[in-house]
Amino acid sequence: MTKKHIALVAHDNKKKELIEWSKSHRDSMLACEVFATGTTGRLLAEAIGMPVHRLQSGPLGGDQQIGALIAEGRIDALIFFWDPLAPLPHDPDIKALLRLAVVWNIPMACNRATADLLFSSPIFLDGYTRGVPDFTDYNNRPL
Ligand SMILES: O=C(CO)COP(=O)(O)O
Repeated sequence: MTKKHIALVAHDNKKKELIEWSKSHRDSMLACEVFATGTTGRLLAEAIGMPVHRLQSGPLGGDQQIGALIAEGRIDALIFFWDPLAPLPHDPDIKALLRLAVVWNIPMACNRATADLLFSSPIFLDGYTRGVPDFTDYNNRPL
């Protein structure tokens, strides 16, 4: 079975929580190909001792890079612990990433409870393969 490609992102106030979550799912994480924004990726790699594809830091374009990977059909799930209590300078990028995860119908967990559900779901672990929605009609709509 091909490895799941998962993207992980956490805002600063949520990094500790994401790292703790990752450690508690270390075995499942090791079975995945992991992508992450810059600082999240560094902390993850240190905490669980596994290779991480590190993109730019979020405010420098990392959210957009993950969004691009989603649009290319290269990400199976997004775990994004975003901070609901702090304004951030790159809010448009954050919204864009959340939006693309919905457009491309990939599982997205924005808190620990949902991330736990995702990683314990047989649908995700065994049966789910990332879908590439057919956007032919959209791309060819008459103008
Ligand atoms: O800001 C982020 C996502 O919006 C996360 O970026 P870092 O992982 O580099 O802190």
